[in-house]
Amino acid sequence: MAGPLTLYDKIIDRHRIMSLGAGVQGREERLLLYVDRTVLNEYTSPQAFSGLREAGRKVWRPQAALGVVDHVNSTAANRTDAVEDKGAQGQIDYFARNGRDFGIKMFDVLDPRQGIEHVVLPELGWVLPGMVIAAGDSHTTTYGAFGVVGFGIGTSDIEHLLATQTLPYTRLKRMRARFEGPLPVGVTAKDLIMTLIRKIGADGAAGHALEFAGEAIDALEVEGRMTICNMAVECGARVALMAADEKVFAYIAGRPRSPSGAMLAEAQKTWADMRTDKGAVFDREIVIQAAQVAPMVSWGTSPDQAGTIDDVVPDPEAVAADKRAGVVRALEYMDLAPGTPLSDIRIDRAFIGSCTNARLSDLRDAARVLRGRRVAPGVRAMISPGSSSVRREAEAEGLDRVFVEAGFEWRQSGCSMCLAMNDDVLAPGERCASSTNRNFEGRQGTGGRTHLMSPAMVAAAAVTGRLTDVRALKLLKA
Ligand SMILES: CC(C)[C@H](C(=O)O)[C@@H](O)C(=O)O
Ligand code: SF4
Repeated sequence: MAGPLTLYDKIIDRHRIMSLGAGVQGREERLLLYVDRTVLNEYTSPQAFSGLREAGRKVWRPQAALGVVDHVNSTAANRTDAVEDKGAQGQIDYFARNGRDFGIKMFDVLDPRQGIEHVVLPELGWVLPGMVIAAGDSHTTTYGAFGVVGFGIGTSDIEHLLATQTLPYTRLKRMRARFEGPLPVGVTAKDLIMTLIRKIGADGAAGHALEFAGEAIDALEVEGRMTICNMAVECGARVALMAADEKVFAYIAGRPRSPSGAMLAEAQKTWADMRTDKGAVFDREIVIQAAQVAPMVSWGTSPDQAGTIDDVVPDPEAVAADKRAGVVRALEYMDLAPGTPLSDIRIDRAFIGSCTNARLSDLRDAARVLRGRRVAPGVRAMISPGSSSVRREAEAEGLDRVFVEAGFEWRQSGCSMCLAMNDDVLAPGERCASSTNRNFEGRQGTGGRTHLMSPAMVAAAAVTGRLTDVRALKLLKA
């Protein structure tokens, strides 16, 4: 394609094998796409493998796939004693068998590299700028932080991908969100993305590849950028992207699976072009002033039903007519009265975990708030590091002691209470401050009530027993 290009189009063009149908402006809408890598989990891959077995097919490029157990496993503190329920054990066993039969490396729960797939891949150095990574999980968008087109696919597409290393693909529209100006003190990547989601709505980026840019994004470390790309799927984006810069190159260097030596130098030359050209045109642009972003919490059952911590629960009568019924229903489920200050909402549980916010920097943020404090009476707090390696690194710097002394349960790694698919669940009616990305009805357990926020905000809520502005704890610089 001629003329200035968006990062998205550059990557898609480089992975285009052939057209599957012409579209507008000389661009094909449908094409056959080469996929560089995939990650498999025990929950969404079984039918794909069964399909391959039935058709007598092999995996075309087994070395381009990695598998990791994350969704259904227990996070019991002592891993070797963990007893999985029968269903979960069956999924874990079938997963291991598929790895053996099809020649794909799978990390089981006892593997030191185990963790949530979207935490594990980057820390292995397996996510490299300019790649296309498709996988059976919607939060595959996380890899956008590396200048990677990452997207979630369904079971039949996983099967197609494993058999051919390609996917039939529909080119997306392009959207850019710019966060202008520096990030205010006490505001995190989670607050930036929650602000955008509230502004454009849970389907605001539907059909688009969403690129993030601006001073506040450039200033973030790679882990914070992953938080944003991870959660971009909650405003409907199919792909999230950021330019690959020096921070990304430094993050990748020296990791177990990343290129090194001359190969790394050669790769970096290509990676330097993994950014949108000046003058490239987006179908839609949104600008947010970072100075106006404050710590966010969700009050409803959709990620866009959220406000800043100094807001109040909205009055359904005061919201747009097309949103009213949704707000009424959400407030009923969440058992919240209009006009209640969000900072008056009391919690029963606090959870730090998930592929959104359980990396080392997230744990450090939370520990900074918890150091020398105790979880409020009546609150049960737990933390599940994003990967076994994050858990070890945190232990090496004594963060586990900070959490345990504050009254948190220090769990093993997995999706844990991000979704109710293992033994970490809310009881009906329990209210949880959570560092996760989804607050749908029943997401953390039937009848459970989720309030999304950053890990530091979860820590603040845990010690006061109610949703709390972390900036008021005056501990941010400690
Ligand atoms: C289980 C899986 C299909 C799902 C996803 O695709 O995102 C899960 O990881 C989630 O976060 O809801
Ligand atoms: S941690 Fe949560 S969001 Fe991430 S893959 Fe697991 S269930 Fe999905």
